[in-house]
This record gives sequence, C-alpha cells and structure tokens, in this order.
Amino acid sequence: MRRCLQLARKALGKTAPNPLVGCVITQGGKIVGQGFHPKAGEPHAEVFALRAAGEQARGATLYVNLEPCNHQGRTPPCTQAILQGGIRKVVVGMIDPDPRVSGTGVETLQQAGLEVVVGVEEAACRQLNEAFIHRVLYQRPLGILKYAMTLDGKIATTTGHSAWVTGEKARHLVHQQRAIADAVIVGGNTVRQDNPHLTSHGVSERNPLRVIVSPSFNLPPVAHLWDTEKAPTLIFTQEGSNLPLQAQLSQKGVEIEVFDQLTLEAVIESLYERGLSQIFWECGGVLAAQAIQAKAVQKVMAFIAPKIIGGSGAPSPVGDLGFTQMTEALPLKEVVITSLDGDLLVEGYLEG
Ligand SMILES: Nc1nc(O)c(N)c(N[C@@H]2O[C@H](COP(=O)(O)O)[C@@H](O)[C@H]2O)n1
Ligand SMILES: [Zn+2]
Repeated sequence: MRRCLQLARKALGKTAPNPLVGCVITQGGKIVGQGFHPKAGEPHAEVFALRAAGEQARGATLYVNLEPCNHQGRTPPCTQAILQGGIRKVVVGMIDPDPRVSGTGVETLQQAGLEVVVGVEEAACRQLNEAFIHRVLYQRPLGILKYAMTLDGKIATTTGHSAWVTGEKARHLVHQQRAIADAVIVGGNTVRQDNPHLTSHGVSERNPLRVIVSPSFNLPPVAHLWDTEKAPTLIFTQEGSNLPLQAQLSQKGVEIEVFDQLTLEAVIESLYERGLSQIFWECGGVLAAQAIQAKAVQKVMAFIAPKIIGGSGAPSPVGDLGFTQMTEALPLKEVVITSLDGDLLVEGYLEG
C-alpha cells in the first residue's frame, strides 16, 4: 500500500477533480504490474497496473489506495477490468467517498467471489487525498491559508516591504506547495504591493492557476501575473469595474470572470465548478479574514521567522474576525510543528 501511495504521488497536482491513486499487482510475492492515475480523463490506476501485469494478473492480488470505481464516468468501471483480469484478492486503502462508488466497488468484487480487505494504511491514504475527499463531501475545494510572519506577528514592515520574512528553505517549501495546488489566490492589494509571480519557481514544471480577487479591478497595468505564458491567470471582479484595463488584460490572455456582486462564496463555487480540489490562499490579512469567515479555509500553514520587526501599523496575517474575547479564538487541531533552518512551520486544521 505504501508503494501505491508512492506511485500516486507521481501525479501530485495533476489529477483534480480526480483523486491521487496508485495500484500494485503481486503474484507469488513479486510485483507483476503497477501504475497510477495521471489525470482526469485518462485511465484509472488499476487499468494501468492490469495492462502492465497482462496474463500474470490471473490469480494475483491487487493493491490500491482508493476503492476501485464501479461506475461509468469519463472511463469505464475498474471493478469490471479487475474481474476480467482474473484478480483473486483486492486490498483497498480506503472506501471512495464519491457517492457514485462509496462501497459499491467493494460489494461488486465480493459478490463476484473475490477476497477484499479494506482499510490498510487508511490514515495515510486519507491524508494523501484530503483535498479530493473534501471536494466530494462538501462540494467545495479544500482551502489552505499560508502566511509568513515575524515572531511579533507581522507579515511586512509599516511600508509594506516583505521580501523576505522567512529563509530559503521555507520559501522552497511554499514553491513546492504551489506546484501541487490547483490554484493560488491573492487579493488586488498583494498584486499592487508585492507584484508576485505565484509560480513554483522551477521546483516543478507545473504551475497553479493564479487567481486574483479584486472587486474594484484597481490593478497595475504591468505585473508579473499578466504574463500568462508560464501559468494561467484568472481575475474575479465586479460588473463595470475598470473596463479599459479589463480589455487590456484579456488581450494578454488573462481570464476575467465578472459577477454582479462579488462574494467569496461565488468565487469558491466557480473554482469548484472549474474542477479544482485544492486552493492555496497566499493573500493579505483582510482577504484571509474574509476567507476564514466564508469557511473557505480548512487548513493553516503558518511560517514563523525568529525575528522582530515591530511597527504598530505593520500588517498581520489575519484581519478583523469580529472577535472581542480570547475564548472566541479559532483553535487548530492536529497541529504539527516543523523546524526549517531556523524558521518554524505550524500546520493544523480549523475546527468544523
Ligand atoms: N480507484 C480509483 N482509481 C483511480 O485511478 C481513480 N481515478 C478513481 N477515481 C474515482 O472515479 C471518479 C472519477 O471517474 P472518471 O475518471 O470520471 O471515470 C472519482 O471521483 C473517484 O471516485 N478511483
Ligand atoms: Zn476506476
């Protein structure tokens, strides 16, 4: 199963809205076939492994980190391919939360007389596909809020200068996260202030969709994000805002989605409809607070640099949430703390 997860990870960032899946087939204690799901629309992991095993699949054991599908989607049901391949035993990491499958894959195989074992390395299987699971269960992409702050809780100086809060190792990790995220979101203020690239900076050939939320469309005419050759850019805005600049940026290949009334709920729904599973929020404090209030953030990645910048007007990572009592603070659960060449990474999940 751990080999399945290793195989599945080869497609990190490439499978949305589909899950990350790897499959291994063994015969007499030897691997005779393996494969992974490369992207939505392509065959599932089981099909690649069965193809590789060929006749050696007869009487073999198939391991897969997600229950084999049992429905006709973009591709035919894997349960049928498994039966046709002559597999005798199937070992499954976790039941598929997709209501089109959800237990029926296992049932079909059992009814056909195969031995089926479920729940091997289940926690690791769930962790790998946390974004897919969230998307399927809640019809929303999983939101990860990332910020980097000093020990005194500032994300920039009083002038807005922020390059750099953390060291290279922490920034490298952020570039890796961008490479596996389906989209990175910022607000107009971050574009005006930082002129970011929001790419994976060469750690991978893959870059996320770069999303800007800007009701006013008060954006600079020249910015790194308008170069759409490296990565696509999408701006969410409101009816009638800065039409000349909209026309100019459209010409450069920037996609613009206009709402009568721009809300984060509408943004999240649009990203879900576009098939995205994991959103990386790299915005400033105002948008971060709005995203938390809109329940668009499930996970937090806070990078903390052991340095003090001070400044009573210097910005902090999360703006006003309307809380007045410490008892109202939002606790994180399943907290993991990692040291990155002196910086700290505090990761955890918001409750609910
Ligand atoms: N077990 C399994 N292996 C894979 O490689 C998969 N991609 C899936 N995906 C499941 O099937 C749904 C997508 O079906 P289509 O790719 O549209 O045919 C997805 O929601 C999962 O439930 N499962
Ligand atoms: Zn399948």
